[in-house]
Amino acid sequence: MNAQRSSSRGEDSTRNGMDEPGGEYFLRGEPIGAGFAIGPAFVVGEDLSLEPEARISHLTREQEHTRFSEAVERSIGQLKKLQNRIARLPEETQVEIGPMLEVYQRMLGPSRLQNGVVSRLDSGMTAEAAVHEATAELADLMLASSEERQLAGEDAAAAERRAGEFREIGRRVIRNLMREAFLSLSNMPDGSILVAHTLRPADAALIDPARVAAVVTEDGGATGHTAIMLRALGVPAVLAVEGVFDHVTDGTTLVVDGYSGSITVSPSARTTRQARKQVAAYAQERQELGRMRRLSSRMSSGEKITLQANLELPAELPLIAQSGAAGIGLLRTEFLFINAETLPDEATQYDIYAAIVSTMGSDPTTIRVLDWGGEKQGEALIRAGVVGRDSVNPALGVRGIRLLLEHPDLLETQFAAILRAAAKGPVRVLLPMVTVASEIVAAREIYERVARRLKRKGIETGETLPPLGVMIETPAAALTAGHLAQHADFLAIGSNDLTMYTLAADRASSEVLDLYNPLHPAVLRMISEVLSAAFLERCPVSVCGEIAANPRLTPLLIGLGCRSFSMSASMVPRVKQVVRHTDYNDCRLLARRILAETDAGEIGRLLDGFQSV
Ligand SMILES: C=C(OP(=O)(O)O)C(=O)O
Repeated sequence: MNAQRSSSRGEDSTRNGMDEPGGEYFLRGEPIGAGFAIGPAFVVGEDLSLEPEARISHLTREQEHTRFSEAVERSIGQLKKLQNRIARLPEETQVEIGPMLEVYQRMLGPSRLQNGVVSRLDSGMTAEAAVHEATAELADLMLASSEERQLAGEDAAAAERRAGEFREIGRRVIRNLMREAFLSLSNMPDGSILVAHTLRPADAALIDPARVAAVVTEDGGATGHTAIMLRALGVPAVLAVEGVFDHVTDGTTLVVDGYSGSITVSPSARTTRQARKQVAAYAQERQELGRMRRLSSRMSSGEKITLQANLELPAELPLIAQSGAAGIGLLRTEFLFINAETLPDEATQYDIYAAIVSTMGSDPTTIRVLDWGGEKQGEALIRAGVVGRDSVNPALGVRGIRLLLEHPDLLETQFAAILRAAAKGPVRVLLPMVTVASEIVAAREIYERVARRLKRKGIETGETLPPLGVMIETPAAALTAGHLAQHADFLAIGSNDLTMYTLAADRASSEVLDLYNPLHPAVLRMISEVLSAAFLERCPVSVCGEIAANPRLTPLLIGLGCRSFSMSASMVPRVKQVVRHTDYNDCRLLARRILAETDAGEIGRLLDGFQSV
């Protein structure tokens, strides 16, 4: 049923090389995590260089300004056309690509990018050079600030993506300035595998998945926008394939495995037969995912599982609405503070929360109050004197609820904004980094005081006080979850931090990446404790860390007692698919076996061996 395989780049020792004399040839690259395909290669030549030839313009400044404005207009027109095209594609594709196209259009409006270009044009530069420099500068800034803040994992990937967005929009405008055509696939035979040095996101968005069987590129990476687009389109792809042009010419038959990153060049008859079966399984899987949104998230044995979405940026909102998620299980409010010059006031926060809550309609929005500290750093709080610049060990210092209780004015402002937004629809409030019940008691006191104040002033809030819950993300909280549940209205397991604190392995450090493993028996026992304690206390509980988004772990978490998950919106259909094909008793048995294991490797093997019905 599930076409996904566990092998990934690096696990396979047969890197690019010949299998048997005269036989097929293997290449490897970065898999985008989806799809199988077989077909003839369609090789496109060298990528056009978009480096501007001239820096100093021989035109007047006004003429360069006009050229730039026209290129921007053309770019916006193209992006709008793409949006219309995408509106005809399956919903899960729109969900991935739509917000990205909106981001590009916003960048072309009044923005730092536009200011950067305009000031360069004023200094006498050509429009091409001005766009090239301004976008490169913003992309570099993005990466430098990610490095400076020592971002890792998803945060670093987000910074890289954002840098890629700047470069991509720059290339589009430059292409329009130079009047260079975008990649043309009009003479590509249906069912071919596109082999290119590079594929820009703009080109990727033009790919018709009904015609292009797969994509192989020499450049690129699995977290870039091109990869996101191809994944959303359901086009199997392997990127960053070294030496692809040494072995592949037009018409060479290729088997592309977008899960493992392997490419078989000139496959044998046996490999071809196997590949055809995998291609058929993948096509069936895609069809099912497309239908998922409208289907219920009930297990094959009848149990209802709640699947909600995490939200980090308001721009993701359309994605949530289209993913079939039953509300927002975790709204991280750090985005309001991270790049802000000053602390956001109540009105600013209210506007954003109210807009989100209204969009979610009758589905609940779970708003987590500011979880500052650890790897989440930024200038606004430093400038406001809330946090210092240096802390010896920030992950163990004054962060999360500790910081908010030290600065109750911050908490009061945020509570007031949230309570007012609760007039627009169902809301829940989450406290981060709780380790002792007294923190919940203190926060609740402030919460109720703010609610009373708003009421006294006749300010509209929800009819009832929204539930106040706590994140379970430290071993202290996990092991005393039953006690915390007596003070909280619900619990949310933050497995990202819980893994970090349980294993004493920084989630933001690549040096201890091997140790940071949520499948470590200690982490799983913590999670199991929390789920059991919540059950005994009849306290609602969900899992909202990254493990909730991993379909491989869904049966285990259900078996441990989890009935509510919150994850990146794009993963909701895939997790739902697993839920629908899984039997509750099988999950219980799996969880029991796994809890008896002491080795994370063996736990991984048990998960891989789990059979959906
Ligand atoms: C959801 C979590 O919180 P954060 O925002 O720190 O990832 C977690 O720790 O699992």
